[in-house]
Amino acid sequence: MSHSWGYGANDGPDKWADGFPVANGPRQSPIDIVPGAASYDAGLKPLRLKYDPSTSLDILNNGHSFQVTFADDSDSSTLTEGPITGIYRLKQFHFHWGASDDKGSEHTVAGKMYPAELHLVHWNTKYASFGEAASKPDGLAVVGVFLQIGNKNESLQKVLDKFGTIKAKGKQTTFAGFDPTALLPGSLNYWTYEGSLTTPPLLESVTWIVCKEPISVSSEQMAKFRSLLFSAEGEPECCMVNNYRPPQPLKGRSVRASFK
Ligand SMILES: CCCCNCC(=O)NCCc1ccc(S(N)(=O)=O)cc1
Ligand SMILES: [Zn+2]
Repeated sequence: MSHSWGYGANDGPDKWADGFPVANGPRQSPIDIVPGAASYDAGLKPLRLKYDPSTSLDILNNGHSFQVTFADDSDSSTLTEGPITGIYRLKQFHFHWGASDDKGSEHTVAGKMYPAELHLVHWNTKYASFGEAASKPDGLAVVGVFLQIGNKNESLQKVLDKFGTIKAKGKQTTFAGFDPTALLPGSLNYWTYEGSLTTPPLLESVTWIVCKEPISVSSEQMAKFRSLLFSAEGEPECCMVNNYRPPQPLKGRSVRASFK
């Protein structure tokens, strides 16, 4: 089991603890964010995201989501400030989404699910690589952005236009010159808490930074997300939908807000 997990009845989130016991650990993600219970921390700095579009490399269907991968051999695309210390490099971004517009995000806000959630994954340059950082309590920082149904998102469309070439698991194609700054909301007000990867290996190494303001996505664009496949070419087709883990127990953790 430990290397074949998914989101189905037989291999989904309720089964992950079989192969990954940390699934029941003290700092698992995602969580339900309750705004009234979050504590405003005046010491939290604004997020400082500096992305260089020339570091975007390719777009890949990895069988769980699709991801855009970045060159991370220099400090060209970084996250600094916010709740973190030091420099974290952008490694990749990916999404989680539902089979319908009423579900799909991993984090929820007072129980509200959004149709999708963007994750921008960064690793702490005090460590030698993403792989090494992923096993450290301060190794990763993921910026989460909710998507809500509204106007067509032209920046997102550039990503969706590549879906024809990465429909099946394992398909990959070049994706150069993309600036993920275009996927950020106008306000970078955020909640932050200590958590984990939301997929196996579920490592408890993530400082989560969840933006309060969502970005827009049209219903037609959401339908395009759902045209991707979990399955590889030659396998029975299985639509890539509901690739989200539900909220996990807070277990005494505090959630801080960067805004009043
Ligand atoms: C092929 C070798 C890969 C080694 N990769 C090993 C590994 O740790 N991968 C984890 C990748 C991952 C998973 C979940 C998130 S999320 N949803 O929490 O943002 C972010 C990143
Ligand atoms: Zn994710």
